[in-house]
Amino acid sequence: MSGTARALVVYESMFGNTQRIAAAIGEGLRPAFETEVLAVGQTPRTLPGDVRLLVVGGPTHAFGMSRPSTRDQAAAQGPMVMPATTGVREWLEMLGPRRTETVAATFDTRVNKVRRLPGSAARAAARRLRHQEYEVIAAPASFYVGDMTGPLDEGEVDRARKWGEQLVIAQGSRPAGATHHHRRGH
Ligand SMILES: Cc1cc2nc3c(=O)[nH]c(=O)nc-3n(C[C@H](O)[C@H](O)[C@H](O)COP(=O)(O)O)c2cc1C
Repeated sequence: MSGTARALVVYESMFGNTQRIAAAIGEGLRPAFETEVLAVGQTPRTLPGDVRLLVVGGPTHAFGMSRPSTRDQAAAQGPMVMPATTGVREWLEMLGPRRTETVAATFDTRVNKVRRLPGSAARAAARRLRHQEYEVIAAPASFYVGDMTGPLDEGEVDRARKWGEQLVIAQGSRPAGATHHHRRGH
């Protein structure tokens, strides 16, 4: 049934850690979805209508999604894997209210030493997506790094792939065509 269904993983990453997690989530999705993993700056301006699952993730900066100022602070730390010009916050703003039959899930990376602290970019992104009328089908997921520039904790890449596999199950166990019925005729 989901033979041609598409999934899109959109990620932001300064030092490459979130990029690796995004790639691993993509691997977990690939058996079930035609999957693309794209950096925020490379994403089409509008979401293609046949994207069934949108997965969005970025680094946790100052307890939430990055801002221009926090990305500049990151850039001052060392080489970056993508330009600091845009992030998940700006991308979601550009995306606007849901116009497609797409459900969503969010993830982030955070520092393991402060894992007791509440701030999570994934949680903030999920909240934003719900405001934009997206159904968020899984609890926001955090993956941990040892320090600001990494590395990822042992086992996190594996856990990310498995989280992707779980998203397939979560998406598949929703009532058939559940989102379809709302916005047909569009
Ligand atoms: C300006 C700035 C603020 C940060 N604030 C937080 C924070 O509030 N909580 C946290 O757990 N990690 C924080 N971090 C660490 C980032 O989460 C970490 O750099 C990120 O997970 C690395 O992913 P990346 O390589 O994809 O950029 C911060 C990093 C930067 C650069």
